[in-house]
Amino acid sequence: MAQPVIGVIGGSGLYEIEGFSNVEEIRLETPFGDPSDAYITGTLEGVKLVFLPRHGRGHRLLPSEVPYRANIYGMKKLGVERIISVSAVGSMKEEIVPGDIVIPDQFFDRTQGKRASTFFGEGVVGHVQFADPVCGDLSAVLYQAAVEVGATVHRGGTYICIEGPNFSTRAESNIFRSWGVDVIGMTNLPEARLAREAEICYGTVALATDYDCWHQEHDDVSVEAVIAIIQQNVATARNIIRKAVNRLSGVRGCACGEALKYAIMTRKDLIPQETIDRLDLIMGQNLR
Ligand SMILES: CSC[C@H]1O[C@H](OP(=O)(O)O)[C@H](O)[C@@H]1O
Ligand SMILES: Nc1ncnc2[nH]cnc12
Repeated sequence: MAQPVIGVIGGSGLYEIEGFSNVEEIRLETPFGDPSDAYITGTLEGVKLVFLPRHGRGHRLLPSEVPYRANIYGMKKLGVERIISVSAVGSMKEEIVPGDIVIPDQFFDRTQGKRASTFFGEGVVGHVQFADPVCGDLSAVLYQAAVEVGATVHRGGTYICIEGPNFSTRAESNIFRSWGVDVIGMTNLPEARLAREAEICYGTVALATDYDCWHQEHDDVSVEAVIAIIQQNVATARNIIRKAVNRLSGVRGCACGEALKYAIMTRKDLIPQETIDRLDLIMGQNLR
């Protein structure tokens, strides 16, 4: 059986992975447009890895402009079964200190509907389960890897995903806190949705960079502060990936690979051929 491939989507401050061997750059076209950048493939610790910088090299794409569908489609095309997202987030809780790592297990959607976040539509209706939006097995491995590299890491937590690109107002920040969320970011929710539809495991390594703008004893979030914390901690994120990949090379025992089994509602003979052709790679066997 072919060796499973691990995908890494690098967020703000993580535009490349070091220590890869057999490096290749692969530029893909997809039915959903061009991905954020070329995929970098290689091996790390003997495991096949595919890396993609979410905002493109040089950070050119807004959170709302990231071509999420193309990015996930490309990962699927390259054989990826598990995606590790690395992301900068604001902390919404006192005890999550900038520099800490959080492995979120829930998302809350505050985007404004500007992002294409499903592969369904155009003649095929499907509804995947999303009560647990990240892969529990993958997240457990990421948590353990973070512990082992000596990071201060929080297991579980709710990531509220805002549209951006502006950071939140103080009123928003305080209201989000009253809802009990743990961290705030602008990117992970569409990725998690699309990964589920593509039957790919998804887990996040969230690096807390700031206290957003709710904390009276800390400065309000700024890009300058976010970048400074990321630069201090990017090595930790890379070490977590290095530790985790070793344990992710086996066959999956989770249900992520069967997310579409009972998800599709549309009568098969009514699904347009064009739609089947576009989605063949993602869910072909579920459409015929
Ligand atoms: C540079 S601060 C705001 C920016 O950082 C996060 O991006 P990512 O999730 O790709 O690390 C956040 O979601 C915003 O896009
Ligand atoms: N405070 C914040 N709000 C949204 N996205 C972020 N990324 C890092 N810090 C953030």
